[in-house]
Amino acid sequence: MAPIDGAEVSKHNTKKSCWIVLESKVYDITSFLGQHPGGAAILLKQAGSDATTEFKKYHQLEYVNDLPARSDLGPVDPNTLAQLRVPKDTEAKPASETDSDNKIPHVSMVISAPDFETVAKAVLPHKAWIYASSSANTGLSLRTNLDSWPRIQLRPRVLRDVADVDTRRTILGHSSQYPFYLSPMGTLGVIHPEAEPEMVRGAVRKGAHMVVSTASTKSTEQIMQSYLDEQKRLGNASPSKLFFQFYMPVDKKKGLALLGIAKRAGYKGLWITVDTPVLGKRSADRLQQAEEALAVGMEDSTAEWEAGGENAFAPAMGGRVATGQLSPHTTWEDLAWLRKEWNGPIVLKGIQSAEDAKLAMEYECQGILLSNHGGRQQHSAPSALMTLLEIRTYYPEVMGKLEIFLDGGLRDGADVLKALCLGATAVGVGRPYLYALAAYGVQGIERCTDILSEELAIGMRLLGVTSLDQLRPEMVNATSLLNEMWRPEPSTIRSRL
Ligand code: HEM
Ligand SMILES: Cc1cc2nc3c(=O)[nH]c(=O)nc-3n(C[C@H](O)[C@H](O)[C@H](O)COP(=O)(O)O)c2cc1C
Repeated sequence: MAPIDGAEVSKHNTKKSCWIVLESKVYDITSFLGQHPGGAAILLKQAGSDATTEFKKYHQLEYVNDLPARSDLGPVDPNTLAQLRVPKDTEAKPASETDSDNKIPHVSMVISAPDFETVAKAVLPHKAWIYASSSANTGLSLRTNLDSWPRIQLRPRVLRDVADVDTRRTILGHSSQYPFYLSPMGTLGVIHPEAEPEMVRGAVRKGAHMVVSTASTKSTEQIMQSYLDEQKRLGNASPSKLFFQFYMPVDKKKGLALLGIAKRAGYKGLWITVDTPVLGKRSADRLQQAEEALAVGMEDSTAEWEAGGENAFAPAMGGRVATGQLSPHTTWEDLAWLRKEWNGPIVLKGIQSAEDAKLAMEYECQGILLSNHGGRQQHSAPSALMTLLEIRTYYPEVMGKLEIFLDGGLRDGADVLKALCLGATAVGVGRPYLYALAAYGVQGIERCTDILSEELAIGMRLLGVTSLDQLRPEMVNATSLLNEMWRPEPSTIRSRL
């Protein structure tokens, strides 16, 4: 094929004829505009230009194989690149309106985990900020998460020798320096150019475990490679381990293939996300996408938002319905074949009731993660602490039988103690790490870990314990949450009697 002139490519910049350049090749994506799960607007913005840099923030190059047949028009003439269209960068402006350079404090000035959020807002492009910070519907579930931790108080004991404290915890058989780990979060390529590997490097340096998302920007193998490289650099001295978070796709064959990749790559456990049969309503993302569509003269395809259809897409960048990414059909019975394919431990991520915790025990899972997905899925969902209290009250036999993890809204290392007093194994931390990555890259991940770990160690000393196995339920006052805990309606109790 003869090379195509950049000036020619630049002319195809409308929805009637839309060409883009990816890795020096020209693609006609006109017929794909309406099918793109990320929406037509983001593609139209790149029309007539070299979209490689933007594309790589979201996708691996193999994605071009999914384009309709004959989309590949041939190579672009390398001498004419200067004539390609240059898209208006509507995203350059950080989410906060201020000059970000003057706003970024030295990393040592970040004293508490929530400080990362302020810096991230100053540095992230508006769209990436929306993706990271958004939550479902009116934001109620997110607020419930944040509000739940302060509602439990610690009951310190004094005059105990607390000079030496040990914060280590074993998670699914693997010792970690801390009773907290890095939660799985998708599409980190829009948060930091090095994406997930940058986060992994920080986790390894600090000896923390991390759960890697199915919806990662980099491939499952690339992420494991970054882990192995960092371990090698440190003489394999870090106790850090990687686990794999799994979204069940509609196509079982695709699911099996992904499991095989994760297994061969050496991930230590499978965290199956079960709170996402359909995508939650991400209000802020929708607004942002509607604005983006209007900016390129479209009224956006609202039909794409219908929930509960055959296929839903994993909550990557704002999440739109896409073919087959996430199965609404999955049931407890699917655990049988998943278990056959995965011989390591299985954790169900997104348990929100005591009844489902008990079912997970009966289906012989190794762990459950009490979570409402950082408030991004169900509107008016319970906090993880509330679900933990329910389990303790109605099915106490689950405690000690399964490893129990919590996540959502944890912003202070000392709060981890509350969950552990009530029988949790460990707590997941999401957005604080994501914001730390956005603001400072690997240094941020290290700093965030140090902050949480120091708060945890101080909290232990002030509580009067020197190791995590000394934590007991009577060391917390959970009365406020217990008063609001779900109770069966009286008629149900009578009918049982
Ligand atoms: C040209 C071939 C492309 C193909 C085949 C493609 C395919 C896809 C697919 C399958 C998804 C669903 C999520 C996933 O699997 O990651 C997606 C989402 C997305 N794509 Fe593309 N894409 C292409 C180009 C681009 C380009 C050039 C950009 C940016 C300039 C882009 C930005 C996005 C974004 C932001 C999402 C997230 C959508 C959301 O969750 O709302 N894509 N794309
Ligand atoms: C930007 C973002 C992306 C996420 N992506 C995923 C994902 O791909 N898979 C998943 O199981 N959970 C995902 N989650 C949920 C987190 O794993 C975790 O449950 C939640 O962030 C914990 O709440 P926190 O952010 O308040 O700590 C995501 C959360 C955020 C904020």
